[in-house]
Amino acid sequence: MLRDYIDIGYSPKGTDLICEFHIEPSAGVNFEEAATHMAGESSIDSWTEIATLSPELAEKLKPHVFFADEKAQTVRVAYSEDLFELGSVPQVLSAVAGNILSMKIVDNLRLQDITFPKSMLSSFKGPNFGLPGIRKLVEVQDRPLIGTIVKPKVGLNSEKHAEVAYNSFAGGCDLVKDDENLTDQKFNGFEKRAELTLKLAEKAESETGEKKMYLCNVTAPTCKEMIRRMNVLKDLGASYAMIDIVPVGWTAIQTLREEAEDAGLALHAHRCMHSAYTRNPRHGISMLVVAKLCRLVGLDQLHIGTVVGKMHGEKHEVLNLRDQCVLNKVPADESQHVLAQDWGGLKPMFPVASGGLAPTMIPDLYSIFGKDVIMQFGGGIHAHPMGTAAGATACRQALEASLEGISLQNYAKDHKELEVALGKWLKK
Ligand SMILES: O=C(O)[C@H](O)COP(=O)(O)O
Ligand SMILES: [Mg+2]
Repeated sequence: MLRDYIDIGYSPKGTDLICEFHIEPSAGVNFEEAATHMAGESSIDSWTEIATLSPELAEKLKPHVFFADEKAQTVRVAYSEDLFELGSVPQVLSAVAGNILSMKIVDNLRLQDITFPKSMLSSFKGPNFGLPGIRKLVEVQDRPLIGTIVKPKVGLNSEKHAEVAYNSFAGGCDLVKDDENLTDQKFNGFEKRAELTLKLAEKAESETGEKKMYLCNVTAPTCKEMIRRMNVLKDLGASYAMIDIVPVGWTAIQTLREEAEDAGLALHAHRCMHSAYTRNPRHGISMLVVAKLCRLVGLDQLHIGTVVGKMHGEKHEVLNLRDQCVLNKVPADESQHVLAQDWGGLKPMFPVASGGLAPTMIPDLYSIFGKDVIMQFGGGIHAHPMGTAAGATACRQALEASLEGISLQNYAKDHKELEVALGKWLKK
């Protein structure tokens, strides 16, 4: 039998890393046994008594299952910080979200949240720009930012891509990003797209008097190539790079965080593929953990869901993610499986709401998120009956109305683009 890691009532040290798990033992396995195996396998032990684990070593490094609620199928484990390599997300995940997710002894196991101790927090840089730095970059302090995604997702050549971006900027978008699956395809190569689009972003800036940011996707087969692409952006005078964080992986993200600082680029994190492990509420890793790791490593803005759009994500879940992005001290919330986290001054990330949004949803988005959110509209801009620029203008008009507390219907009376958007998207 494994050593006994059940240690109810242990009060975690300030230097412990704490995890909360949802755990469902498989048939015939009792709750404490499953918790013990999970705690052992995520730290120092194996499936059976190992002679090479001395009592002294076990005493020094053993995990403590200090909370176990069988009815709630919830356990909390405190791990000595000595079990972890400082500054390494891959190593933390290999420990507390590695083998244990595959063990037969559980039917389901989900890493709900991690609280990082100050000593580990300080081994990560956190966001370089963060929410305040992005606001300074875009020179917008008092409202949500409006962004779009060039559509169709892929297929346009670089000239057409740049033209759609220009029309989005000219119509009122602050940010224009590539779609997650646009990288360096034959029909729209990375270099040419970046060069043409950044040139037209500059043109839109001079015409509108507003800062216009192009978020070019640097996702690539190797870190070396992603770094090269970031340096291409830097040389072209870009302010941002976009990364598909789940497909590229945590080592790549940590590498790019280093490079981005040298290149002076803000990092936009697209979370496509996260649902492969976050969507099942009974198994995998929560999006809360993913968001915390993104802030720890230092991405500047992160997609967190919309509540009202096409992607799944209940309001309380999305707001928990928002809090994790922006608060310095996150309070514990047992009912939501949220552990307390003091971020120790690590800069906040800019939350991004994107996916299935139309201009008509802006009043709801504003009431849900307030001003500290980037609202992104793909189809909601490029499907506007009067065209892309009008779609972007309709979004700015809907935002102006929301900020002034005027109904969209009233504001539309003397704002044509919004009036047409209401005709197309307001639920009858
Ligand atoms: O990358 C994204 O955020 C989505 O592609 C948004 O596109 P949509 O607004 O058309 O859903
Ligand atoms: Mg997309």
